[in-house]
Amino acid sequence: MKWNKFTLKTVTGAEDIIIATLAELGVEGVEIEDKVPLTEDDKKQMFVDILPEGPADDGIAYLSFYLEPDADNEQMLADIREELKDLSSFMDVGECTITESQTEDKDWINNWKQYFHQFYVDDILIIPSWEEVRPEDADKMIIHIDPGTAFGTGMHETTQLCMRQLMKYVDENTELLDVGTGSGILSIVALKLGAKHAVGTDLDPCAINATRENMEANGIPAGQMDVMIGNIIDDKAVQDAVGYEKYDIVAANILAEVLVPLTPVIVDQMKKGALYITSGIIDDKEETVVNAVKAAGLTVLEVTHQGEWVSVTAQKN
Ligand SMILES: C[S@@+](CC[C@H](N)C(=O)[O-])C[C@H]1O[C@@H](n2cnc3c(N)ncnc32)[C@H](O)[C@@H]1O
Repeated sequence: MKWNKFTLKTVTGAEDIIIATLAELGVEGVEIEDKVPLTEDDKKQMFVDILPEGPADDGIAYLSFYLEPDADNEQMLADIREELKDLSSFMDVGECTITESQTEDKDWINNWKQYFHQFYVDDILIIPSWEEVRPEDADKMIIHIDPGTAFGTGMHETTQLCMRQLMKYVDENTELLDVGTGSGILSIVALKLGAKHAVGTDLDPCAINATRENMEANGIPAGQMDVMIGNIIDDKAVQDAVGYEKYDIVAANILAEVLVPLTPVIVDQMKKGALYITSGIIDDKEETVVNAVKAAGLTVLEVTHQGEWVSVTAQKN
C-alpha cells in the first residue's frame, strides 16, 4: 500500500511539543530527523562500538508522519497548520513548512533477509530458516537460524570468533552461560557440539522468542536451554537465578563497555578452572578488556582476531 508522507520542517527545541500536538490530533508514530548528537545512553542502546561522526547540529529538525491515502488529509493538514500557528505565538517553531511525498508500505522487519544466505564458519554451516540444505551439505554440522529481531545471524566477526573458541573448548560436560544470547546462536552451537546445558541472558526481551524458535529449528529439546531477561551486571535476582560457581564456560559477545563491568561479576558464576570467552571488542579496546579480565583474577589464555574485532579467552584459576 502507498502512504502519504508529510515532512514538517521545524527546530529541535520544538520537537516534543509538536509531536504531542500531532498526537492530540490523532497523528501517531512520528519519525524525527535531526543532528542532535547521541547521548552516552543512546550509544549503549545501539550495541555498536564505533559510530560515525555526524554533521554539526544546525538546530533544524524534520518530523515525518504518515496518513492513509483515503483519509481526509486536507482537513488534517489544516488542523495541524492551525495548531502550529498557535504554538508559534509563544515559542520558536521554525519554518513549519510541510512537504508531501508518497512512500511504499514495505515489510521492514523482513526486508533484510534478502542479504542473509547460508555460509560456513570453518566446518559449521549456518543456514537461514528460509533456505534449504543442499544434498552435498547434509552430513555437515548445520545451524538453522532466524534471528528475528534479536542479534545473531552468525555473520558478524565477533560471533564467529566466539564460535571458534566454543569449537575448541566445549565437551559433553559443558554447562554454558551465554551472556547477551540474542538469537541464541552461541548456545545452539555449543549444544550441537555436545554441551550438556546452556543458560542465556539478555536485556532484550526479543531474545526469548528468538532463542525458543531457533532451539526448535535445530531440534534441541526445550530443557537444554533456559533464557533469562535482565541485567546480570547489577540485578541480584538475575545473578541468583543464573547460579554461582556453576558454569564451565561463559561466553559473552558484548561491547567492551559492557564486558568491563560484567567481568568481575561473572567470575562468581564460573566454576574453578572455567573459561571466559569474550568478543564484541573493537581492536582499540583490546587492552581495556584484557586489563579488566586480569583485574578480575582471570588468566588470559588466548587473544584472537578477525578483521578489526577481538576475542579474549581467559580462565578462572
Ligand atoms: C553482539 S550481540 C551478541 C548476540 C549473540 N550472542 C552473538 O554472538 O551473535 C550482544 C547482545 O548482548 C545483549 N546485551 C547487551 N548488554 C547486556 C547485558 N548487560 N546483559 C545481557 N545482555 C546484554 C544485547 O541485547 C545483544 O543481544
